[in-house]
Amino acid sequence: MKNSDEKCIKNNFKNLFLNDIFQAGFAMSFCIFLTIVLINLYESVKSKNVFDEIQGFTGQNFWGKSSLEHCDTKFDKLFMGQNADPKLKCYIYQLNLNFVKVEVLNIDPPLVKFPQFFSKTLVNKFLNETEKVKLGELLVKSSDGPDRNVHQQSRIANGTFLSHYFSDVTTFTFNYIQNRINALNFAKAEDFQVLSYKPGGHYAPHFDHLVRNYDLFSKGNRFATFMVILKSADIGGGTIYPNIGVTFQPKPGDAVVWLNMNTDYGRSEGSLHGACPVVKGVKVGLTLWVRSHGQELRWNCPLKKEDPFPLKPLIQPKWLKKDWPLRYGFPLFG
Ligand SMILES: O=C(O)CCC(=O)C(=O)O
Ligand SMILES: [Fe+2]
Repeated sequence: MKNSDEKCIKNNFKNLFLNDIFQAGFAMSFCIFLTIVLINLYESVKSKNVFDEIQGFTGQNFWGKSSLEHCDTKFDKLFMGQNADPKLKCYIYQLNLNFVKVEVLNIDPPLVKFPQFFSKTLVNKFLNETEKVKLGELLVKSSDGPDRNVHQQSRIANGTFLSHYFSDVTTFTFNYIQNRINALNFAKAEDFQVLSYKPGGHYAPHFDHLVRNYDLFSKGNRFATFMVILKSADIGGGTIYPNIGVTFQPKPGDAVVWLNMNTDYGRSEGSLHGACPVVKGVKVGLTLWVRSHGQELRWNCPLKKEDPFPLKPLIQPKWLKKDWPLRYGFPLFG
């Protein structure tokens, strides 16, 4: 081989080698670039609040941005109120031969969840009942002028009121509730309110405690609210309590009870709550607003004026004995 040929082969080889390195480097940079793009895309989708998708729902301006963020539970951002005694988190009490599951969500004001409070059969029975009645647009109390109910974009929901003894099903349901929660005298509650929220339906944060009403003097204010969920939305539709940092993201049959009053019978700031917008599916709930007159015998006055209403009557204090819960032999539920 000639000297020049040898040189040529060497050069070619060098070129080929350099080419390979260049190509490999390019391919690697491209892979790294692609990975970075994909990671960023994933992160942006992951952190996207589902409520961004329905931005612009009617009445959104009644919501603070931070409250709305708490509505997004897609990534399990459920947040809890004051740290209750862990023993109070999940347990079962027995009342009138009924077993009731309890989960304390907040202490002051008392806010208690009753998981699977209605059986599936009762949920379906009541849903059938609601199909027989017409659900109209639900109104809210006007904030000024005479005492009247008006349309407001702060609440987009349909519903109706049914008296406790409207039918066999409502009568059964009323007794079912009273037989399981004896801290409240439900006979002093307003009629059942059926609530239905379609996509875009919501009820911006508000207090149930009334500013004025024709019957405040005779019946007292809304001492407590009971709500049971008959149908839960596919996305959205939780209930948030912005001032105490609690989100109630229900499954059908779950119930919740909270107090709207302080011991001076003024409104409890912690009771502020709102029904998050429904993004997908339909949410149906049933509420009872329990008035304060007639609750006195079940809620002894606190010894000190500044003490809050105690949680105990709602959660069956006899279960909180020293050797609870083994003594009663009932397991915690998960
Ligand atoms: O639907 C909800 O989650 C809350 C309903 C409510 O606040 C009410 O009816 O007063
Ligand atoms: Fe409310």
